[in-house]
Amino acid sequence: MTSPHDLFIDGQWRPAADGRRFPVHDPADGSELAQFAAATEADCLAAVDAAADALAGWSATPPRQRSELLRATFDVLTEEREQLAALITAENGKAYADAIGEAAYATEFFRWFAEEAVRIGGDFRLSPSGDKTIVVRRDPIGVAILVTPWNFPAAMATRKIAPALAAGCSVVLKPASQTPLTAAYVVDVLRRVGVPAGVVNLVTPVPAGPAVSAMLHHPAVRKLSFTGSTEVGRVLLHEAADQVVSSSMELGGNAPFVVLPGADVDAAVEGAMVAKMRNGGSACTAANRFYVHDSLVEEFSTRITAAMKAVTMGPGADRSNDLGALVSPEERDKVAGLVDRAVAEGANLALGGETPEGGAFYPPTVLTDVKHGSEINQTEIFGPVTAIVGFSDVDEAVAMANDTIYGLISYVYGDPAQALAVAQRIDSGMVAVNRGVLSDPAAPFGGTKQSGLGREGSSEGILEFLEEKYIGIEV
Ligand SMILES: O=CCCC(=O)O
Repeated sequence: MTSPHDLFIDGQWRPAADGRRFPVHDPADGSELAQFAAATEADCLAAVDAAADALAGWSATPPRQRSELLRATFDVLTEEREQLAALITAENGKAYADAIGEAAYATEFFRWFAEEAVRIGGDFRLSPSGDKTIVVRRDPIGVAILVTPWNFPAAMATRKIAPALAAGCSVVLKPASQTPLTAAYVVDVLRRVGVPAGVVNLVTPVPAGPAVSAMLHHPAVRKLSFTGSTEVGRVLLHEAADQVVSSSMELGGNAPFVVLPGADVDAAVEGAMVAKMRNGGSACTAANRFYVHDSLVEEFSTRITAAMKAVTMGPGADRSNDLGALVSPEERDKVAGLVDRAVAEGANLALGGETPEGGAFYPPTVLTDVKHGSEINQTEIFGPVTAIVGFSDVDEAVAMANDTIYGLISYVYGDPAQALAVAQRIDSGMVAVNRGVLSDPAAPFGGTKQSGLGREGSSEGILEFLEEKYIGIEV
């Protein structure tokens, strides 16, 4: 389980210009895993310069060759998935089962986009007046800044790097400061398979804000792809506006999980456990608000409480644990504060709710009789907390599901025809019908409203890194 602890600029691992470093911790016990290079603003701008210098060569590299490098990355990461998973667990704290799942998910983006790299289309048509031939090419948009979060430190990086490289863009990756080791591992695999110097660069500025702003004001930068909170996304959109940098934003969620009258409660609880507990609840896709029809709410609450009670919590590296630590004591305290205030407002604590000693752990927790519109109902929890609200009619459930600034993902359980009808009325970029998980490199991931702009994965994902060029030819 090794990974570089330095910046990667122009094909070289190197320390920060001023030699500064910052600690990376294991959230399970607070021990220090590494001292990682803290990039200066000058390092970040040097990384953009390197990406700008590499752009022409990479964009002119035949798509088949780009594709083969992505495929080689897929092969190496598949071979080394256990090492990658161990690193994810060590610095993020998640359970090993979640980490190995993430390693497979992350790796798959390289295979998917290796296949897309050789399918970049365009258009060729006669103008309606017949005066010219319209040719539409799709060219790489240019240098891309990729800013990724700590909750899926491998998958959120590969979901951006793979389409960018497939499109012919060069990139500067800025991973979260809590989880740089996983990102460095992935970047080193790209180096090992032979991706040319300067095409992929990695910087870890601390604090990040001023350096990311400086990169977004570099004239060579044409693309920003960000995954993280809506709050930070909004700031980055303002920064990107100065140079009119194209921006893809995968932001926060507040996913409703609707259980319709007549739903199969066993299936709903099984799906709810996946939708809630995948990644220990630290996912933008995590079910956040459970709206359960009054006729089923008691049975659903009893069964999900039993299922949550059976979850074993402990260090993620111990493979017998289902639930690992949250990424930091600060994140744990945020979750605990939401639960404490919900209880103070009158929600019933059916399970959990007590912060254990030692490590950034928070136990599986169930709240019933939660009020729609309360703080916990309108905030992305990002932890293992199930907050249940009853409803009496389907129109009310749809209205409550839509009553949020977010629109990333929703879950609906019920008779398939009724569930599909409800899915069509919910305003979110993704809706899972009688399923607890949707994420798939082959499907378009993204949200409506303040959950984001653009789509990742699928054939749509590469379009975020391509720009159309119209060439008109005299007939
Ligand atoms: O947390 C955000 C991403 C989750 C996923 O890709 O499934």
